[in-house]
Amino acid sequence: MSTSLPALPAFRSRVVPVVVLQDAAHAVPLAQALLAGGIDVIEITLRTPCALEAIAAVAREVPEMQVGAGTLLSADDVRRAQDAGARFGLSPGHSPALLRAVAEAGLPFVPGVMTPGEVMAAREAGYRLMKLFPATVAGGLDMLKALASPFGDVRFCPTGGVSLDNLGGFLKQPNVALVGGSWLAPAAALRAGDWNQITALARQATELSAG
Ligand SMILES: O=C(O)C(=O)C[C@H](O)[C@H](O)COP(=O)(O)O
Repeated sequence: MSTSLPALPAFRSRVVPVVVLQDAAHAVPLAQALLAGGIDVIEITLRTPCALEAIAAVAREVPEMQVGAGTLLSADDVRRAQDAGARFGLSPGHSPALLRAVAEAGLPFVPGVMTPGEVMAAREAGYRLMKLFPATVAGGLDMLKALASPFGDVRFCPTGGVSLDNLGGFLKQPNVALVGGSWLAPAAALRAGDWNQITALARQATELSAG
């Protein structure tokens, strides 16, 4: 198992909104608001009871949005996310059981890492794109630069502590493919149904990542 893992779906955005939804009815307007701001990928975390329903709604009703399931912690999570229609999965970490489940499911996947040993284990399983989590706690840009030397063929999606203030620096780092963050879908905006605010945040991130 090395380069035969299924590829992530194609998307344009280099910024992946990490969202925690309390109401499945928010999923479709949120996905549309992000798309209107130029973001065509979303990570819906399996941290709330409505997450699977939310993933299914986006997969069904907003096909141009590449919907991923986040916070996959167990084999069961992998199966349920895939059944709901997730096109890929992400996790804050990885374990042998999780990697086995993902391989069996044939689900494109981004494992989480925080140490060189974890990078090596994910690399041995064939992965070349990994979520660095929690990115700023792990050392941020300094950690990414340090990891670049021994792991020249690995690209990262730093997540955890990424914001508009440090986004540009992360995206300029050569071994950073994508960044993830929750700032694009604030809980208060979701509660209030303020989709315009979410489009504005998405547009701001899209512009920053282009420049
Ligand atoms: O749940 C997961 O799968 C995770 O990897 C954790 C999230 O990505 C971070 O909690 C987002 O961090 P902030 O952008 O700093 O809020």
